[in-house]
Amino acid sequence: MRVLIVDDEPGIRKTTALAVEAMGHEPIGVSSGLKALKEIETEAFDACFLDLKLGTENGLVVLEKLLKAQPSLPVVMFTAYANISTAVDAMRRGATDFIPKPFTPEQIRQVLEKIEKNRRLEKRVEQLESQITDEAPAVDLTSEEVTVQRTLAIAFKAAETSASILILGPSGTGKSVLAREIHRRGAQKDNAFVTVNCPSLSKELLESELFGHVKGSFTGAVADTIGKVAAADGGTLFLDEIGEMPLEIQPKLLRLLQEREYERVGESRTRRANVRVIAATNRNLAEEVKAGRFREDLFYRLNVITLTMSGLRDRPADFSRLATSYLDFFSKRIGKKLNGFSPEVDDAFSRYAWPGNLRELRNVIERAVILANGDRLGLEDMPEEFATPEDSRVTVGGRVTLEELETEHLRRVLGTTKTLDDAAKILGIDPATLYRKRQKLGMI
Ligand SMILES: Nc1ncnc2c1ncn2[C@@H]1O[C@H](COP(=O)(O)OP(=O)(O)OP(=O)(O)O)[C@@H](O)[C@H]1O
Repeated sequence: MRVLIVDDEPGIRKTTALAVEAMGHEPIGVSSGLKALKEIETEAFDACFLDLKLGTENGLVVLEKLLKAQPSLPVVMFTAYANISTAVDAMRRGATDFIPKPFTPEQIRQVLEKIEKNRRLEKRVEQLESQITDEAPAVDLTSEEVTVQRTLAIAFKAAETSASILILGPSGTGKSVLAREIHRRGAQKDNAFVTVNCPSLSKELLESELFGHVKGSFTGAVADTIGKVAAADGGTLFLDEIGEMPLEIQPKLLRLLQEREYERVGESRTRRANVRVIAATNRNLAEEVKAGRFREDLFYRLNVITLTMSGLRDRPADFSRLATSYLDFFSKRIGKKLNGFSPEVDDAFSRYAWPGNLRELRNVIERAVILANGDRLGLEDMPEEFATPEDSRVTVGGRVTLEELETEHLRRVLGTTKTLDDAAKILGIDPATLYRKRQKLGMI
């Protein structure tokens, strides 16, 4: 690591440089803030030791300038004992650590080791993140559908605030994807995004997963844990499937939202955390409230901004773009040259209900790309539910009821039009009638 040492006392520069060198790093010592800035402008450093009092210069001002030049630079402040409160102030302004003077080479070694360890972890996270982006299709947060456009616009606007957000919608419609994007666009984006999957744990374990516990508070609690609320402090806590959160835990979550306070399981000390909460569910929460399974006060607290994700069938105008983008992604990853879908697949896709929404579309296409032998995806590459035998198809003049015929016609028209308005025009009815028909025929 290249380590910058900024101190006006030659003795301190020398001892620090020796300790840095002994660890196999490269020290560069300078006596003033101005010289430090010159150095950093020419080449980046991996760590910096900076004296809080540099002759007439104020170390805090130098700190600010150094961090402006290289925001990721870990800066350790040297400080006299009497100046500890200023050192704390320095940490608030972005310093990584401080060492009180006089110090030993061992202290320099420990602090550098910590910085090195962090660097390794950051690199690893970067590496994993780039692997994840390589392995998942690109997230597409655009839409040709007015309803979806409206939802996304509200989501992006709300992202800039710290308001709680509730995301509703059927499974696989992209609620978690949207929650992550809201975090990414918010002021807390540099802090953690922490997911808690409410139904995956028992009541006791969920409480400890959220708020942490102290050793011995229940069987199996072998060590203290801080909990996900603390892990998300300053960032976003994403509560997936909140509709399944046990009633007993709900008041504790409400208190966290209202007072920002909570206690670890088995401890009476009150702790504070500042988290932005995004919750998602595929249940009808208002119904859950009516049924007494969800607290009304918590519902209203979470319900400040509600976003409803549309099912894939309600996004006919986006279907082809999404399908093609999945096809491109998986054919590249699997290494096959495939161009498009056969007309039979287009037809089967437009008739299918897609209960698993975007997740199902993605999985169906991934599987088909793996199985494909030809130069495009055919019905033979699709799961059974897409292979409708010829004679059971709903065709004009076939042995089908008027209702079946009407449903089929609506499906096909919706599958080939960009918006519901376009579909209504072709069908010769107004959009409200189209909506009611779809509802009556169980299409939404
Ligand atoms: N905007 C998008 N662009 C591309 N793919 C998407 C998008 N949204 C969702 N997907 C795909 O759908 C999958 C499911 O999304 P996600 O997990 O966010 O859905 P969900 O609504 O949270 O589901 P569940 O209710 O089952 O938890 C994702 O892994 C991704 O492959």
